[in-house]
Amino acid sequence: MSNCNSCPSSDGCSKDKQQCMVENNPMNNIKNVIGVMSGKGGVGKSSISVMIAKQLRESGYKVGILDADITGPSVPRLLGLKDEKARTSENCIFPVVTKDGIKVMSLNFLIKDENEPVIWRGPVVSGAVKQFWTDVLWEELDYLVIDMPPGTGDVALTVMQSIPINGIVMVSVPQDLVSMIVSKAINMANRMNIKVLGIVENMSYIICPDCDKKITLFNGESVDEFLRSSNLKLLGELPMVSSICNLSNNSYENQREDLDKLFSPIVTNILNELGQIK
Ligand SMILES: Nc1ncnc2c1ncn2[C@@H]1O[C@H](COP(=O)(O)OP(=O)(O)OP(=O)(O)O)[C@@H](O)[C@H]1O
Repeated sequence: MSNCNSCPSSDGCSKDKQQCMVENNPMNNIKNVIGVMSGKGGVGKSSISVMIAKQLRESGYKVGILDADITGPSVPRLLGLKDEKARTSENCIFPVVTKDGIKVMSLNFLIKDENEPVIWRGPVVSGAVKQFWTDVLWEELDYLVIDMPPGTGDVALTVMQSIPINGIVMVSVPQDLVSMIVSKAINMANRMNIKVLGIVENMSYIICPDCDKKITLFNGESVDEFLRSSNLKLLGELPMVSSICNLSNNSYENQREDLDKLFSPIVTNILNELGQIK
């Protein structure tokens, strides 16, 4: 159970030691945990988790991705690992490693057929997420990126209670920013004493292929107002583009330059908010 010495959030943590439900694995040394969360599904959380991990890896960090979206895991496909299986031993589960050295754990690596639905009740799903933290041999990582389940349900709560997250990146589409969907997720993180590093506004605009004009589809004023009133930073805005849409077709290498341009400022902002760029 809780061991402050090996907890990446121990610096500045205000949790009561006795009530802290974080479990740690002494075999792992994970320095920073970044949760990627959204108020609802389908807004680009997994794509953005994968791109944050890729950018961090390109900067030379040791990186892992924990796919906590147990019932709808899309990380393996996005990383071109859909046919991979994880090895296990008596004491631990070995993550699958990408060609560029990112350690990945997803339920799809442990089931026979990725097309079979995971028909599990909440506590079993939550148990699987906890195991991905305690039983997977991550060893030493600078950053573990967690692709959280969408919304504010049972499993999101388990992730927040049992994994020492340093900060959360909130992903949203512009319309949701002015509804209560994102506020609910932000309030949940606040109640759990986890810092929201900021918001990535995905599918924020499109670029005209003829004149390169940026076309926003949603009235931006209300988004600005939301950010002001919730005192949150905009980590970046992402357009609706084919380079992100085609990530799962193994097209990362061909579109690397475009993707780097979009995601590198976002990752710099995340590191800034984590206090890791002075
Ligand atoms: N900026 C973008 N431009 C174009 N397509 C995008 C963009 N962001 C995400 N998509 C596409 O939208 C779909 C949903 O993205 P993704 O799986 O990353 O979302 P998610 O929030 O993780 O969904 P879920 O909650 O179902 O896991 C995918 O087909 C993805 O390729």
